[in-house]
Amino acid sequence: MENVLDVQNLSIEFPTETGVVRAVKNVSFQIKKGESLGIVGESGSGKSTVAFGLFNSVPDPGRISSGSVRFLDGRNFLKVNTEERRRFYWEHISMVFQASQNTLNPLLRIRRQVDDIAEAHQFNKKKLRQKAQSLFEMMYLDTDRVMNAYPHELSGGMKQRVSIGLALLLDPEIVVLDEPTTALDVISQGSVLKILNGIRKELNISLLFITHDISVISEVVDSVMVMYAGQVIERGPVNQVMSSPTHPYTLGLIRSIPPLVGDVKNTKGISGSAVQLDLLPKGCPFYSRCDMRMTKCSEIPPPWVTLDNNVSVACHLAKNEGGDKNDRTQEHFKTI
Ligand SMILES: Nc1ncnc2c1ncn2[C@@H]1O[C@H](COP(=O)(O)OP(=O)(O)OP(=O)(O)O)[C@@H](O)[C@H]1O
Repeated sequence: MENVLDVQNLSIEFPTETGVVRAVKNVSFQIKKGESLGIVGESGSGKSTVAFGLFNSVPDPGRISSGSVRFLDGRNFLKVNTEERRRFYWEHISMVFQASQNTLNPLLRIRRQVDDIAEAHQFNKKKLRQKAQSLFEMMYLDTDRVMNAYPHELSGGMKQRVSIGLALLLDPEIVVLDEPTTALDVISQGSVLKILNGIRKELNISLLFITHDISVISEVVDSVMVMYAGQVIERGPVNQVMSSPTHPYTLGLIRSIPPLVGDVKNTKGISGSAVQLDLLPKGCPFYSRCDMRMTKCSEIPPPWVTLDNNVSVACHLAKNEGGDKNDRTQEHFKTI
């Protein structure tokens, strides 16, 4: 199956007063038609910066220092001109933001916002309104009410569903969702996840789902990429990564999921806080917080190792794995 998106060695940096911060380092991934990939990591791990990189819209003073972002036709999106990029956006790739409800224009009824998209991309307004209505129906929205509403007349969950509907309006091959459920209550979160699964099946669309919350990821993605300090440290099929994480950081993220019942003391978390990007050790970026670290981890960058279960991991421990680590994960799962 062909790749809808092919990102190679994407690196993004921010010049600061104290030096250059490398927020994203050599990130590569591919997404196939209908496939859904998750990017997970703590705040500051570089997830949103990757998303900005895909759109070649890294906020100032950031810059893409290397890499390529290719879509279906093989063109490097980082090299196309602004007009081409504007057209590409919505028609081939679109984005839903964490607080995308706030990206709706507060002064315009939803139907006018649909018309604006039609106008900007030279689509037939009537047809696009009909399309919006059918998408809003898929989102379990009262379409007449929503089309005639101003954003402030809708709840946060409804606005998020409208934003997802708008992102799908021009049939893009891929939708990037940056923390699409983070600002929502648990019920709305659940319904957005259910909707995302529905549209994946019905529209066979590819999704890139970015979140800090590893507990929601398995519901929507086929495979997952774990980021720490701007680097990918583990990737693989989501079920494998969730049931037997190999990198101690991934294990820590999973063990941070609070239990549904029982004592929250079972939630172990990860010690320390996200590392300063300009103070990374020569070796593994997670060295200072890792409770399984070895001497060589601070000095030697861990090699990528691909395991039997199709998981790849950048960790010196990957060769030394045994039952012990996985047993501890299973133990944690029994408590949540
Ligand atoms: N405008 C900026 N100036 C300097 N550094 C920046 C800027 N924006 C981002 N960074 C750096 O990039 C790193 C990654 O930020 P990014 O927002 O991509 O992380 P994230 O994983 O998406 O976190 P969050 O979920 O909190 O947005 C930050 O830790 C910071 O060091």
